[in-house]
Amino acid sequence: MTDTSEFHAQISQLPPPDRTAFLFDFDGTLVDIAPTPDSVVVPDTLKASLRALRGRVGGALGVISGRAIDQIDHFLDDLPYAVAGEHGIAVRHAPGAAIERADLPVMPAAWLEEADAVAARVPGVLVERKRAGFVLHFRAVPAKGDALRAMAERWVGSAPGFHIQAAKMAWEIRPAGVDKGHALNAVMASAPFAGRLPVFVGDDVTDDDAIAQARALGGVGFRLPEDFADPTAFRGFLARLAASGEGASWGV
Ligand SMILES: O=P(O)(O)OC[C@H]1O[C@H](O[C@H]2O[C@H](CO)[C@@H](O)[C@H](O)[C@H]2O)[C@H](O)[C@@H](O)[C@@H]1O
Repeated sequence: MTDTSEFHAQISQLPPPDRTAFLFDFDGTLVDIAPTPDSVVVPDTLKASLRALRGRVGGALGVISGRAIDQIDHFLDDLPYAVAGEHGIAVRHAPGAAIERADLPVMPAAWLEEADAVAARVPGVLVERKRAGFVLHFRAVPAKGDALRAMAERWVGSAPGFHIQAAKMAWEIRPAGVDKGHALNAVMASAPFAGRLPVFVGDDVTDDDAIAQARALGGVGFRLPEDFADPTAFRGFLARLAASGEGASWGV
């Protein structure tokens, strides 16, 4: 939990509730990093905070994640109004709406086949599939990180239009051209986000594009661990914010 002066310094940077749109990264921001993608835990207290905050900002609360949208649905159900997945390649503007996908090059199938073969051979290497690409996870075998990176560099060096997204103990191979800054812009263009100021919070290199874009639009970008020590601290902030002030004020 942030102390009172830090909390007030943070909320004093926020636009008033009727002008705020919240957009949050998922892994490492809303939830703690876990040994595998499937094993993250979403505390009930976080769900309660997100529900309350979504009400305070007229529904304008979304998630911008590297994960596929169905993964965010699995963990958060319909709590976020809008969800952008795969680092902005897929965007769903409202619960139940169609998913818009960026028109990007299709990845050579041979790359995924080679990745699967490596994962079958090397215990601890995990391949996470997404529609436009895949992630090579090595959290369970950190010593394999360099070799996996070299393999991924060989792939992307052989075909233009793809790049390696550095992640936490993982390399993601995906089409280039869309990032979380594009995702933030896309979400902010529709109701109930349009006309509000984005407050984006993230923790990783992929989030820096959205932080920069939130600031470029006149909003706020916070980053972990610089602004919140870890997801526990950030969840504490959200819980306190949800309970703070009323109507047109956050309580400052
Ligand atoms: O943009 P995010 O919502 O932060 O998603 C980024 C990636 O997060 C996931 O991987 C990371 O978190 C896992 C669970 O804590 C962890 O096991 C893994 O080592 C991390 O790299 C997710 O699996 C990826 O698809 C996301 O791109």
